Amino acid sequence: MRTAYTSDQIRSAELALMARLPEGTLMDRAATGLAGVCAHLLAGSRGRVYGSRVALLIGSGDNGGDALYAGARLARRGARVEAVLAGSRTHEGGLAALRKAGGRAHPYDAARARELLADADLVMDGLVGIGGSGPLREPYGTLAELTAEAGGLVVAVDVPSGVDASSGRVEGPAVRAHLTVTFGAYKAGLLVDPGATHAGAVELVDIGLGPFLPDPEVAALTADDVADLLPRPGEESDKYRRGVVGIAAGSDRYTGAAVLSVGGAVRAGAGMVRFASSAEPVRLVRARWPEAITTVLDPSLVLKSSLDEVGRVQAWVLGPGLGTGPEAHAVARAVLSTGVPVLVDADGLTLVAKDRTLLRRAAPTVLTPHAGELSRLLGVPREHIEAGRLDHVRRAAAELGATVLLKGSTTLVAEEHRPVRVNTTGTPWLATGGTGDVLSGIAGALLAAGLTGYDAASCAAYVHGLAARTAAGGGAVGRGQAPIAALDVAQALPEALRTL
Ligand SMILES: NC(=O)C1=CN([C@@H]2O[C@H](COP(=O)(O)OP(=O)(O)OC[C@H]3O[C@@H](n4cnc5c(N)ncnc54)[C@H](OP(=O)(O)O)[C@@H]3O)[C@@H](O)[C@H]2O)[C@@H](O)CC1
Ligand SMILES: [K+]
Repeated sequence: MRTAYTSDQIRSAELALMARLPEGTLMDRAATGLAGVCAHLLAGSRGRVYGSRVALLIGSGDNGGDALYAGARLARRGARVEAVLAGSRTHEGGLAALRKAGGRAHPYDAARARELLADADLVMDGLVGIGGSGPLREPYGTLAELTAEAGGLVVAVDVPSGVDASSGRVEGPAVRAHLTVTFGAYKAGLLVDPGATHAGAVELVDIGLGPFLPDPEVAALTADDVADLLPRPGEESDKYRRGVVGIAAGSDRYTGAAVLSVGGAVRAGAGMVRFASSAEPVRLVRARWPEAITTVLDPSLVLKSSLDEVGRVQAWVLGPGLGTGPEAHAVARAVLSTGVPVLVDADGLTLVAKDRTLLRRAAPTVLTPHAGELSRLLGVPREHIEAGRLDHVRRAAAELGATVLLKGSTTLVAEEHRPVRVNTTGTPWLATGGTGDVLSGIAGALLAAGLTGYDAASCAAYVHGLAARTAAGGGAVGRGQAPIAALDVAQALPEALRTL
């Protein structure tokens, strides 16, 4: 499990550790690690550190201090290091070290800074770290924007300046780094978008904080964690013990969502899928997934909240393509009044946004909105959700009394009193119609197998992202990967699951 923390959590751990060590030890550890990573990058891109050009962007705090000491180390190895001093003051020890090692420092000047950045093989962003708050003030904002024009690699020190270390919020100009070298522990804002995108790859330098860290604010499952959590059939298993998932999805108007959701459940290893809907989606699901047991719902029974005709299920998926009219509302009420876990997606979310009483239930509920759907659920503008995904997913879980999986470039799973789980798999190609329906089926199958809402949602997100990468092909988005369709993701599930 990769764990991540807020700035306050990191600060208190640092204080506890610092009290046991001679002054300057932690900064020395941080700067040594940072210089090592930068030297490695320069050796990779230029063949050697000697003679390379390094530009340092230096703010007034210890983040600038780290960059100055690291710059001094690179200067001692023959790099031409030049620092732009942008703060009202500068870390004295760091500046003296840089000068002593032969590096140079200049007060901020926009034209000169632009030239330095354009010429540098590597730019180190030491403007602000965990001490930053609010949008970057000038001249930091301009410098952050100039890094976009930098000719070489951009390395953020601890946190990309302009990214809120605790939440990943970005409220103005912010550095977009190729790599962030972070100290002691991951900051939550490095794993959550938009911060995660600005951070690029993240490399952790151990400075000995481990024993002093509290429970994390954010966590990311690794492949091993997911492999341990995923249900596997034993000798005794039969289809009922492996989990029967009911899927109430699709309508005569929207049929595809039903086929995709059932596909996700079948391929994710449900013991059995019971599909309940109107005639047309039932016909299509039967044609595509003969494994599913189907029921054409009798509207008069549904109105009485009866799903008896469907048979027993251990968990329900409600909503993809369901529609939002009175009949869909009756189906939602019937499903949500059962005593089993229910995953609510798509149209199901629109229905519960209009009628929150549907969520008053004792059994676990998992909601899987994207930012637009969460905006309707919370009555908060979508842009606010996008800018503060971590805060809003946490708030939704508390306010709605449910496990909430917020879809997006980094998918988050929140449940009250638990760290928010951030998903690390996926590919930008996943942003295509119908992939969410496949995810609902995967999560439903895992819920039916007995995983908690929190584990089912986070494992489903992981497996779904892995299958998408498998379907898109190896390599990076620009090279090696191809566009995918939602059904490809469902079809790639077995291959992805075999690797876990
Ligand atoms: N503690 C430790 O043990 C270790 C800490 N380490 C390192 O220290 C870093 C934290 O250092 P820190 O506390 O000095 O804060 P830091 O991030 O440099 O910036 C604070 C200053 O920035 C400014 N500022 C703030 N917001 C701003 C804005 N929006 N726009 C513009 N300016 C803004 C504000 O300055 P002012 O405006 O007052 O001039 C404020 O005083 C940490 O990230 C890690 O790199 C490592 O060495 C390992 C050991
Ligand atoms: K920084």
